[in-house]
Amino acid sequence: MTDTNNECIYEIKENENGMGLYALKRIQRGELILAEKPILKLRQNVPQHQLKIYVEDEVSKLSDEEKSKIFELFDYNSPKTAIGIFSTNGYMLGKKSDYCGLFYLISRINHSCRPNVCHHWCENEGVQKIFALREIEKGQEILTSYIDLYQDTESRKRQLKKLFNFNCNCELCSIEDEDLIEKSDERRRLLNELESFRPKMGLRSPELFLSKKKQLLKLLKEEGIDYDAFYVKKCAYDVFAFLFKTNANRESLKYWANLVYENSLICQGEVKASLKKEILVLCGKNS
Ligand SMILES: C[S@@+](CC[C@H](N)C(=O)[O-])C[C@H]1O[C@@H](n2cnc3c(N)ncnc32)[C@H](O)[C@@H]1O
Repeated sequence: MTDTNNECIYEIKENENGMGLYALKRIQRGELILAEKPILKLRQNVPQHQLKIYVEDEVSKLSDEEKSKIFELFDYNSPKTAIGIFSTNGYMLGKKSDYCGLFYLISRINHSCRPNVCHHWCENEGVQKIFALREIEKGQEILTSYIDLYQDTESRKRQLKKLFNFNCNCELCSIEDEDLIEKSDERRRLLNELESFRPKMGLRSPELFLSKKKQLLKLLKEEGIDYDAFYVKKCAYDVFAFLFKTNANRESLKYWANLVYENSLICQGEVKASLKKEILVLCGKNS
C-alpha cells in the first residue's frame, strides 16, 4: 500500500469490525494518507424501485477485475449483492453531488464519532483524498466519520443503524460513565444549535453572531474534537462570509480568513480558488 510518494503508510488488517485501515508509520496532522479513484461512480437520485437493476447494470459494464474487486468489499447483508455492497460502502462524491463512488481501499475505513481522518472528494483530479486530522501513531486504526458529528449518542446510533446497519463501537460510543456521556451529548446538541444559528434578517451587528461562533469553537475544544479541521473550517467560513457582508474591520476578517485557510489545507489539502484569492489578498500572502 503506498501513498502519493510511493511510501508505504497504511495496511488493511482484520479487526472486530471486519477489515480496517491501520497506520504503518506515524502520520502527521494534515498529511495526505491516500488518494483513490472510484472503481465505480453511481447516480444517487435513482428511484428506489429502479435502484437494484441500475446498480447491477452498472456493475455488469465493468471488467472482470473491477467486478471481483467490488465483490471483495463488505456487505452488511448476506448473501452479498451489488446493491448491498453499494449501500454499505458508497461515498458521496462531494457535498452537493448527484454521484456516489465505490472505492476499493477507502471502503475499508471504519467509522468513529471521534475520527482521526476526513475524506475529501477532489473533483479536478477525480479522486477521493484521505487527510489526517491529527497525529496518528504507528499501528493506530485510521478512522473517518460517516455522519454529521453534531448529534447526541442516541441520534448518532440511530442514524448509523438506519443508514449502515451497525451498532457503533467507537471510542466515544464505548464510554460507560453516564455523566461523561451526558456532558458530551449536551455539548454535541449545543454544537448543532450553534452551527445552524443564523442572524435575523436585517441584523447588521455582528456581535451576537460572533459570540455564538466563538462559543462553538470553545465547545469543540471542550469536546476534544477541535483538531477536526473540517468543523473548524466550516465555522470560520460562516464567520468570514458574515463579516464580509457586514463590512467588518480588516483585522477581524483577516483572522477568520486565516482560520479558513489553515483548516482547509489540513482537511482538503487545498483552498477553493475563489476563496483563496479573497483570503490571500486580505492576509497579504503571496502564494
Ligand atoms: C464501509 S465498511 C468499513 C470496512 C469494513 N469493516 C470491512 O470489513 O470492509 C462499513 C462497515 O464496517 C463496520 N463498521 C464500521 N465502523 C464501525 C463502528 N464504529 N462500529 C461497528 N462497526 C463498524 C460495519 O459493519 C459497517 O457496515
